[in-house]
Amino acid sequence: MASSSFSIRIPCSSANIGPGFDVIGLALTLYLEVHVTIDSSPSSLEKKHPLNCVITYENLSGSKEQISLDPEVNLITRVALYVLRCHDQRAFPANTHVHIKNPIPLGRGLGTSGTAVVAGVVLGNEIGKLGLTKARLLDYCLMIERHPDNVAASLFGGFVGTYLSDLKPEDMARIEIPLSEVLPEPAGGIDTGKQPPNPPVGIGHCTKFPWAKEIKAIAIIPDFVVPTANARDVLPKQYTRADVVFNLQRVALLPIALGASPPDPDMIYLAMQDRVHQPYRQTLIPGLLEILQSMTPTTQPGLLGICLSGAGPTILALATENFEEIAEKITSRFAERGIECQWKLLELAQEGTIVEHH
Ligand SMILES: Nc1ncnc2c1ncn2[C@@H]1O[C@H](COP(=O)(O)OP(=O)(O)OP(=O)(O)O)[C@@H](O)[C@H]1O
Ligand SMILES: N[C@@H](CCO)C(=O)O
Repeated sequence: MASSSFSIRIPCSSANIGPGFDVIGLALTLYLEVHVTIDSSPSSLEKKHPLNCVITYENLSGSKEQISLDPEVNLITRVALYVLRCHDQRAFPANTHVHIKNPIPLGRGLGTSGTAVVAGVVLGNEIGKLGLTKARLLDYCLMIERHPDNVAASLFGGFVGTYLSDLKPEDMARIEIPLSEVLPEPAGGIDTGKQPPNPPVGIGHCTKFPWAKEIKAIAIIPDFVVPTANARDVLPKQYTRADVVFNLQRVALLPIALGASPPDPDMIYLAMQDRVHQPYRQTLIPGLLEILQSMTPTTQPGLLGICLSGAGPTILALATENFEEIAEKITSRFAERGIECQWKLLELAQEGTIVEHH
């Protein structure tokens, strides 16, 4: 066989949806694509890179951020190598070409790191012919991105609720090892031949909720990056009982509210309120709370609810109509603060990650 090729398509995600911090995720119809070619014809067998891999990148996101094309640094290929090395495979097959097409703006709260982690785990599974189940792929993803809401939505698709298992102490120790040991950086640099730690089985789980067909998602994407790590650093370590109960009351309503057809705007608006992460993240996102409070289903027909998407700065408005009007009102609030935005009308991506062999 001279060459083989396959592609992986991964939907982006919006995590939290108000009160569901680190729990709820939505897969949305904007897709990272990874096209892989392995050319094993004799003429192309000379080694070009110690890891046998060349990366090319098409930035289709409308924003300027770039990713590393070095397979020892790029998140997708580092993750794939982690999975391969857990299975005694040290490099990619000779002449592997990974072409990444990315229309999702990086670091904006649309789960790009989650899509890259899922892409890497699935890439490792395909290249190594490992035959891992989706549940096992999730374990590998969770060794790298420790909050399950983005990766589970991107892997399984749909509107999901996720949780981490209450693991035995020895398994907790295995998932709490520093990320640098799971993903040595650079990936090839400290290849001592040592086996990286395998994930415990069943670290995390995901359940799909029904989704009312009328509901669409408007993503208003400001032109600045909020790295997720920074947005997690501003959160408190402890919460008052009142704030925890406030979120529990709303998160219990959220799956029912977003699954009921026709949707009840007042119930959805209430079910999307949060006191656990949004109030603290306004220090990173100018005007966040004012924007979130700037419209309700009563003042804006068609609106169902509004929240920060993931760790931000993207705002997610769920709506049934008047999409452009809603997007423009939110965009103009950011414009008053000198911040430009692009916006996209997206739908729920029911199917998760798909692999196609050519
Ligand atoms: N396609 C990709 N290939 C390689 N690396 C990527 C890719 N997509 C994202 N990354 C890495 O992930 C980083 C962004 O991750 P971060 O968690 O900060 O934001 P996000 O995932 O877009 O937002 P959120 O987690 O709030 O939804 C990028 O800066 C880049 O390092
Ligand atoms: N639940 C995570 C999602 C990050 O996309 C957070 O809000 O930090």
